[in-house]
Amino acid sequence: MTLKTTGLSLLKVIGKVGAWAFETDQPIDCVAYLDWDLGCFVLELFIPLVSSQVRVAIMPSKSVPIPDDLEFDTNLFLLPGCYQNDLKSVIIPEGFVRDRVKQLAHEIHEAIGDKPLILLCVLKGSYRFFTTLADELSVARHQCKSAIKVDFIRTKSYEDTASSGKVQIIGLTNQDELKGQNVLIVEDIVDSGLTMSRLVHTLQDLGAKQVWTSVLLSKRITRQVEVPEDFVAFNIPDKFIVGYGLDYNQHFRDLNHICVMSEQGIAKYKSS
Ligand SMILES: O=P(O)(O)OC[C@H]1O[C@H](OP(=O)(O)OP(=O)(O)O)[C@H](O)[C@@H]1O
Ligand code: HPA
Repeated sequence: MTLKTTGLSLLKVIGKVGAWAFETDQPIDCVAYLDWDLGCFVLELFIPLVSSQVRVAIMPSKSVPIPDDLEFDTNLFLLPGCYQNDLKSVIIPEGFVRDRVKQLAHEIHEAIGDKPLILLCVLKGSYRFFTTLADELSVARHQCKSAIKVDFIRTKSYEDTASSGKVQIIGLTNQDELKGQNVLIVEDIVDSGLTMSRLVHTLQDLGAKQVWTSVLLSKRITRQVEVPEDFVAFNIPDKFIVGYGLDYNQHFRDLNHICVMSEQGIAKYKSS
């Protein structure tokens, strides 16, 4: 179990459940309880000086770790001819992704339950993760009385392999539809954390009732900004990866497996 912040980033979680702790330079009062709706323990912290409330939900974190040195030879896979020599290795084969996303859908359903839910797809990178997760979640929720709804938002911040540091929100289909709703953000990757942070704050500003985050890939690096990662499929090494929707300058999204590029691929598609 790990501690996750689900509220404002006014505190820094530095420990794990069993020996957990948190840091703040403010005097605080706190209360802990079991939230049956959320399906987890919640720690509420009251910070009088800034008159804010921070909620820390203790969620089961079952993400699958991909070891630093796990790389499969590309010759073991059927890869599109157009990418020949542009890829160095496969780090997560498509079958493994699908299997894990199926499990993740059950983990989400166990935690969130039957309540009305909007799945928010973060385009473009999440389009494949989103369709797989939405399908699996519909199966997991087959006895629910409330149907899943879907919505879409587009963000952009990367050129080549680096974030510009400025997250543009390019499109949100219907802002009013999210007001007062339970929203599950469906994001392909958390790297610096800047995009997820912008999304969570945008949804809070739009008046969403409850916001959870589901993430296909959580990169093992120090975040530029701490973000809630409630449901994570894989925890991956610090490598720039492509495939299963993820791109390098708009290339490789159609690749089925999650891969690392070769030097040739990086040079070939580098922005001028
Ligand atoms: O944690 P961060 O460092 O912010 O990185 C994560 C974001 O970067 C990518 O988006 P990108 O801006 O490349 O747009 P895309 O989804 O269209 O590929 C990815 O799809 C995430 O949304
Ligand atoms: O490793 C990555 N690959 C593709 N897109 C990304 N956006 C953030 N990190 C990555």
